[in-house]
Amino acid sequence: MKNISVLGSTGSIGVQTLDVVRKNKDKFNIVGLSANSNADLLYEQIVEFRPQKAAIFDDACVNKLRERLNNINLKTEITSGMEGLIEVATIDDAHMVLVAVVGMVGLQPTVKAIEKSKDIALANKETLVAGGRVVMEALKNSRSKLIPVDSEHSAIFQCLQLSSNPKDVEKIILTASGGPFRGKKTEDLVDISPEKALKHPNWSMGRKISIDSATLMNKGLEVIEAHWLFDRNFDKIDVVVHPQSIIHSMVEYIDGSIIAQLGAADMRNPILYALSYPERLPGVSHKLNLVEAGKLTFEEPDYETFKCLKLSYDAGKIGGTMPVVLNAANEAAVDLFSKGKIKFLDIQDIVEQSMLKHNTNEKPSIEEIIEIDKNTKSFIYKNYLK
Ligand SMILES: NC(=O)C1=CN([C@@H]2O[C@H](COP(=O)(O)OP(=O)(O)OC[C@H]3O[C@@H](n4cnc5c(N)ncnc54)[C@H](OP(=O)(O)O)[C@@H]3O)[C@@H](O)[C@H]2O)C=CC1
Ligand SMILES: CC(=O)[C@@H](O)[C@H](O)COP(=O)(O)O
Ligand SMILES: [Mn+2]
Repeated sequence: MKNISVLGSTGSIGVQTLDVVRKNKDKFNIVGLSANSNADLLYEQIVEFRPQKAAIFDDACVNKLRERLNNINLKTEITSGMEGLIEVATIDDAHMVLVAVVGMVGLQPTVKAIEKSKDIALANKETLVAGGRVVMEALKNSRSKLIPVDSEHSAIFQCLQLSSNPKDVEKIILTASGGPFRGKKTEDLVDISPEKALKHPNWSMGRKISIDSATLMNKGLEVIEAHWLFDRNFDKIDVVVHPQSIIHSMVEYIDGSIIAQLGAADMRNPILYALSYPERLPGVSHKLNLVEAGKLTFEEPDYETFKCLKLSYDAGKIGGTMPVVLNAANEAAVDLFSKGKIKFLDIQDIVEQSMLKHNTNEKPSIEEIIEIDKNTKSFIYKNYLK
C-alpha cells in the first residue's frame, strides 16, 4: 500500500488524483490533503478519505472546518498556512507527495518533502521554473524520486525509459496544442475576455493553467520544467504545435528515431503512471481510439504573436533568478487578467517589462527566490490595482 499526501486536493489535478486513488483502493491510501480556501470540498474529501492531516491555507477557514469534523467525530488534524502545507507534505507515514497546488507556493513544501525522502509526483510546474536548482540540489541529498505528472513531461519520462544512456538522446520535442487562439494574430487578441481565454480546445483544467495555455506561457514554463527534469540545454528542447493533443511529447534519439507517447487527453493517465511507477496499472479513463482521432498534424509555434514562449526560452537561458521573475510576473498578470483589471496582451508585456528591469542573481537561495517572487508580484499589483 502506498501512502499519499495530496497538496492542492480540491483543484483540477487534485480531484482527478483522488479519483485515481478511489479506483485503486487496494494500492493507494490518502494520509494528507490540502486546499487554499475551498473548505466545503476539503470537508467532503476528508470524510471520504479519512487522512491523518489536512491543511487549509486560508486561516479564516480553520475553525469552521474543525468544528464540522468534530461534530461527526472525525480525528483528522487540521492545520493552516504555509506551516500546514509543510506538515501535510512531511507526514511521517507518507511515501509520496503529489504536488498539485497552483503557483510558486509549492516550492517550500516540495523541498521539505524531499528533505524527508518522500517521493514527489509533481504537477506544479511553477515550483521547478522558480526553484529548479534548489529542488535538484535537495534531490541529490535525498532518497526521493521526482516523477513528473505534467502530461508532456510524463510522456518524455516514459519515452526515456527506452534507453539507459542519456548520451543517446538528441533532443526533447514538447508538443503544444496552440491553445484557443492558435492561428490568431496580435490584432485579433486585443479584446479577448477571460471566458474566451479559459476555453482550452482539448483539456479541462484550472483557471491559471488554462490562461497560460492561451498565451503559450504554459509551453514556456514547460520548456524550463523539461530543462530541470531531464537535464537538457535549452537548444535541445524544441516545441512543436500539435493541435490534436494526442501525442503528449517526444524524444529524438541520436540515430534519428523519434519515440512518442500517445494517449487520450485525460490527466488521470499521467497521474496513475506517477502514482504506480515503475509499475503500470489498468487505466481508469477511456482509451484513445486512433481511427477516431484520424489526423495528427504539426506546425511551428508563432513566437511573434505569443511572446511568452520566447520570453521563457530567454529567461531559461539567462537562468538564476530570471525565471523566478518570469513566473512571478506571469502569476500576477494572469490573476489581474482573470479579474478583468488588465487586457490579454498586457500579460506578455508585463512579463517582458519585469524581466527587462531585473538584475539576475545566478545562484539564489530558497529565501532569495521567495523574496524576489514576492517583490515582483507586489510591484505589479501596486501598479495595476490603483
Ligand atoms: N489541470 C491540469 O490538467 C494540469 C495542471 N498542471 C499544473 O498543476 C498545478 C495545479 O493545476 P490545477 O489543478 O489546474 O489548478 P487548480 O486551480 O484547479 O487547483 C489548484 C489547487 O491548489 C490550491 N491552492 C491554490 N492556491 C493555493 C495557496 N496559496 N496555498 C495552498 N493551496 C493553494 C487550490 O485550493 P482551492 O481549491 O481551495 O482554491 C486547489 O486545490 C498547476 O501548477 C498546473 O500548472 C499541469 C498539467 C495539467
Ligand atoms: C494537460 C497538460 O499537461 C497541459 O499542460 C496541457 O498540455 C496544456 O496544453 P497546451 O499548453 O499545449 O495548450
Ligand atoms: Mn502540460
